[in-house]
Amino acid sequence: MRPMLELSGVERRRGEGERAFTLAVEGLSLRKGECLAVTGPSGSGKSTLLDLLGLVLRPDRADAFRFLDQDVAALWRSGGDGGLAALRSRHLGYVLQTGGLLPFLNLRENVELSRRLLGLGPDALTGELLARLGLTHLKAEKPRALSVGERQRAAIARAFAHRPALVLADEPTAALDPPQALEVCRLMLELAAEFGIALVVVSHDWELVRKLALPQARVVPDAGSGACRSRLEWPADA
Ligand SMILES: Nc1ncnc2c1ncn2[C@@H]1O[C@H](COP(=O)(O)OP(=O)(O)OP(=O)(O)O)[C@@H](O)[C@H]1O
Repeated sequence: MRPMLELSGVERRRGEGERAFTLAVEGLSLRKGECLAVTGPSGSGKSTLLDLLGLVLRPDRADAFRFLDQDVAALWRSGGDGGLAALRSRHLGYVLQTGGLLPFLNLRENVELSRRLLGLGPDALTGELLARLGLTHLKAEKPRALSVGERQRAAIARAFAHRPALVLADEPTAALDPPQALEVCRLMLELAAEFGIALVVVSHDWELVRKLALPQARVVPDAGSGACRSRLEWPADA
């Protein structure tokens, strides 16, 4: 099976002058339903990597960047933001650190939001996600009436509800205690496997990644270049 996401020779610089920072991704590929944890020290470039994968940050260089048979590098070069926006909204889902639910929508409306924005009709998956994530009894509640863990589970349901090809999760369990973090991550992995959705999870929490036995890549400062350049590394023991 051909990878649905494939990057090689991708670089992106952030900032100027002495503070300039560059992330280099020599190679990264993900197949349908595959999961990857990305770890690395603070400031090493993990969010920069997610922004590149989320098609919101234009690479400065990309020998190849393909997502779902679309040539993302060419779309960026041609300024084809329409194509990129369509890929983003239809085929990507996001789980943010703090849930990011809209306070004026109830939980079910929040979960259905991406589907509604895409003009997609109701899908039995919404109810199933709510049930699997233990949220059915809370579906009429506004986010302020939910615990942090419940909000985070709702954010996961929202990211999966429109059946994207790839979910990007940036420290999705940072606000949770360790047992909750483990449970929420396990649920996310189960859903990804069941629905064939690929998942990239950025986490500071090496212990969590180890417990979940997730394939792992690390963003590490490049030894030869001080702290101003990082690269994505594939540890042999991961
Ligand atoms: N918009 C920006 N403009 C300039 N420099 C930036 C910008 N965003 C990030 N950087 C710099 O890029 C580097 C990588 O930042 P990034 O946020 O990707 O790291 P991170 O690994 O996600 O960090 P953390 O774990 O602390 O969230 C840092 O040196 C940061 O200061």
